[in-house]
Amino acid sequence: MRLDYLSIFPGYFDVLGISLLGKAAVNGLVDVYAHDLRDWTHDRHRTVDDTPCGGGAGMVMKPDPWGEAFDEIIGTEPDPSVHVVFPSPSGEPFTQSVAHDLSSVERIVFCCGRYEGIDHRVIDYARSMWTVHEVSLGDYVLNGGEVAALAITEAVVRLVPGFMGNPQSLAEESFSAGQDGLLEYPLFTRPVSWRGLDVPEVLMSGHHGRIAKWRRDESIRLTRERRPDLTDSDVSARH
Ligand SMILES: Nc1cc(-c2ccc3ccn(Cc4ccccn4)c3c2)[nH]n1
Repeated sequence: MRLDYLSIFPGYFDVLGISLLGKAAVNGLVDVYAHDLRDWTHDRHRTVDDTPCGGGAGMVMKPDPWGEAFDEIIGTEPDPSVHVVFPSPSGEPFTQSVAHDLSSVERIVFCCGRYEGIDHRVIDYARSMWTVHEVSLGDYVLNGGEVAALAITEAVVRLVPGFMGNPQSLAEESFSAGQDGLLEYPLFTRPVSWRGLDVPEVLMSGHHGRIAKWRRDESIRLTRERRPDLTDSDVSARH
């Protein structure tokens, strides 16, 4: 998997050389390339923004540098196998399902906007050439797309076959298909007693059936308490 990042702050992506992602890069599972959008400007101030047409606060990213960067980094021929991700507060929700879909593609290009956003024609052009995902991480506003791109990267790469040492752990976590859309149950490890707080006895019983029931009940309880949006009537009935 090749990952490209287009940003006026390419240094954000230096962290991708650390930890598991670093190992994945070393063993050739992922190839990471960060690019400075200003390398595709031609004025002495390396300008990437301008005032919004129609007025309004803030600045908008000019389309020209993006188009020239696309030509050099991706190419000038349409190729639906290339997935271009635009993090955006007005994007579709980024979910585990989207992460799963992206984990099997060969190439992802992250376009990290700043200011108030990117000239919309850049997204329209990208849609005419490649497979585009305009995605939001959640209902809050960041200062740019870089942090979102890092989060999306981690969610996607950890699902790439061969990346995680223990793929079974993927199957058991929140939002994975096996969890029926429920939140993960509380986790405990040794010591059994810590600062007057004990591990639930059932988890030390060795009774796998009771443990499985306790975990399911906890997942249902937590999901109902914290994420009623995840518990549709069918799920509630089933649980
Ligand atoms: N889930 C998300 C995604 C973002 C995001 C992604 C890309 C950009 C490019 C610029 N900004 C700042 C900005 C501020 C005000 C209105 C619009 N955008 C971004 C924010 N925030 N929250």
